[in-house]
Amino acid sequence: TTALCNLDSIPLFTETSRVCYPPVDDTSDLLYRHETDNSPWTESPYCTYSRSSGIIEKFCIYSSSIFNQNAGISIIATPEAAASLADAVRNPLPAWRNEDHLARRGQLTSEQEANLPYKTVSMAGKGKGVIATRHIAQFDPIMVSFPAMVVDDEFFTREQRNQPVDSRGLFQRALLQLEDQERFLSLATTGRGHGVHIVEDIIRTNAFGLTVLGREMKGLYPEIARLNHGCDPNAFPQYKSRDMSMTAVATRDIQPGEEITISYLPMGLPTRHRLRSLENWGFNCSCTLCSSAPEVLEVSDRRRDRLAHVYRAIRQPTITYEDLVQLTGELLQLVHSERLEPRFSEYFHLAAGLLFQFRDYHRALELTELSLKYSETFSDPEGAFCAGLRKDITFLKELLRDDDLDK
Ligand SMILES: C[S@@+](CC[C@H](N)C(=O)[O-])C[C@H]1O[C@@H](n2cnc3c(N)ncnc32)[C@H](O)[C@@H]1O
Repeated sequence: TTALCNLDSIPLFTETSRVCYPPVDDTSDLLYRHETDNSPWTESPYCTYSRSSGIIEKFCIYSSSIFNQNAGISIIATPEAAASLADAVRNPLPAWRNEDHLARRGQLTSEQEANLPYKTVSMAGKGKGVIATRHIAQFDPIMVSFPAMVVDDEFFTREQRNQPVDSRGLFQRALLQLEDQERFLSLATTGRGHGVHIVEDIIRTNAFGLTVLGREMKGLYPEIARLNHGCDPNAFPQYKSRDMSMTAVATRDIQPGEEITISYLPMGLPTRHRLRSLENWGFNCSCTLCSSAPEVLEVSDRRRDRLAHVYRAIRQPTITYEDLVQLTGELLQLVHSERLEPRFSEYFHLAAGLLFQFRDYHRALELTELSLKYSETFSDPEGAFCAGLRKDITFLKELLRDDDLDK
């Protein structure tokens, strides 16, 4: 019994190799399960109910102790969301560079260890951090990490929650069911006061937001979590739904000894917004950009404000073709000067769609191809967005060919 795939991403050529799992919970009849055990979970799901916006929903803890070379994983999610992650839990792709936690356990040869392009070190005023040990080229993957925990946002402390669920109990159980607890517990905390469970503190300080079956979740990737924040970062985290991996990809060339950083905030915010948003992590921003000379900051802020303006302007329904071409050129330049391709390349596709409406298929194709280049490097290459871009490219190429034949 293979269930219909119910995944966020659109599997392309790889579709046939995917097995999809039906949702299981604490009451599932074994007969209806995919297999006669809880596979890929190594513990029986432990379930609870939560009332959110008047709807009562079931959430369970799903754990696999063998995931990621026995580092383990615990997931707190609805049975449907967990089922959509099950294939990734069963078959993570070869962790060709996921060697950091193995190094810590003495499972790497010294040659393998010497081959890592980075090392984790103590850094003044920042706790730990990661520095490059050799030259890393732009667009190269730096490190790959698999999650130790994935938790539905429903379980985090919120003000004004009428009926709090027993998040603490669930967090505790999720932790205890984790094979390598030290990998999790050694991470940075922010100390959020009484009542906040250590698991919640660690997740809030270190995790990434993920969307699984339309639900907002947090994914904790212990190796990537050692990367400190930079406002002009040299790396970007790329999530792949196929195996739930997070890869830090170099956004530019990185020199040996340079710290590897990612942005904790959406890239492209001007200084005033950055400083406010960073308060959540409880540190003063001392990154290269924030500590630049006022003139440098001003130029960067002006470009970022202008980028927001251009983005709004190209979406005005009354825009003329000439203005659209001019503003699209400016958009590309601004994104490039501020090195914001990882986040803003999807806007290239937006501009492409508008140019398409003016029947400028050549420019539309150019921009869609550019958008795909960056999206494949920095977002999920098997995700719905990249799949849509590829379809658009094929379509535009056919249109242009037909146009040529007509001439
Ligand atoms: C995801 S962790 C990064 C790794 C962390 N430094 C560690 O020792 O594990 C986030 C925490 O690191 C520290 N941090 C990250 N970026 C920083 C920065 N640019 N300056 C100072 N502290 C920073 C803050 O304490 C923050 O709460």
